[in-house]
Amino acid sequence: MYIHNLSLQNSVLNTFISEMRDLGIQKDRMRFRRNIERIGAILAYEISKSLSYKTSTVKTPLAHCTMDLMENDIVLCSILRAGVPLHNGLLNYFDKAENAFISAYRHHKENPENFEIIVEYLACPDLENKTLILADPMLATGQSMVATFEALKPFGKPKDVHLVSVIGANDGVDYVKNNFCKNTHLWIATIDDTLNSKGYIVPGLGDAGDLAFGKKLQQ
Ligand SMILES: O=P(O)(O)OC[C@H]1O[C@H](OP(=O)(O)OP(=O)(O)O)[C@H](O)[C@@H]1O
Ligand SMILES: O=c1cc[nH]c(=O)[nH]1
Ligand SMILES: [Mg+2]
Repeated sequence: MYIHNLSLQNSVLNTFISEMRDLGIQKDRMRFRRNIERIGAILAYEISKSLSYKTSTVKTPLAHCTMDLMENDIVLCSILRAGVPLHNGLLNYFDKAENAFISAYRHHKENPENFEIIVEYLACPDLENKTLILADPMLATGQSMVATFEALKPFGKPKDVHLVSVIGANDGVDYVKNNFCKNTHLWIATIDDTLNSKGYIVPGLGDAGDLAFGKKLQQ
């Protein structure tokens, strides 16, 4: 797997991540969502440098101009709920992408340490020979990404796969590395060291879905 950890280079991206982590600032849900969107746009720009391009001619009012333009074969798939603002940020740059949505949530069994990933809702176009971008802001254990990819298999074999996340944990990065093809790309804003016993990223930022949209009742 090709891992692109963008926080290794100093940029304004780190300001957005620090605001998302900050206990005071993250109470502002609109700013939290907006920061995920802004990071989505930055990651889209970075991904765009690795995609395929074809030469095309544009007619200006004065002459013709030949430019290399990105091929439009992208399917953008996001994991609900927290994936929604990340999806919007990516879609700001990949504006012609087809779109897929999937629900994957942690169902806690008898205790908070014990959960399974439930996939319920899935809407997806044909993936055969397309560029699949799979987005979720949190890559904790990596189980949601892997369960999602498994659920997408009946929709066709993409020609390449790009995973997109905001904060990952080393364990989750290792898990996706072991469960996706070697030529998969992971584009991630930053990677933290550990997970706690409940599967939360430490230092992380807390529950991204709740911070973006409000607390939900446990099922
Ligand atoms: O890497 P994993 O261990 O699978 O954890 C990451 C998942 O956890 C969060 O979703 P959550 O279940 O909290 O759902 P939500 O977005 O509805 O809050 C997050 O948005 C990821 O989907
Ligand atoms: O730290 C984590 C782990 C999973 N999901 C989150 O929203 N946060
Ligand atoms: Mg959540």
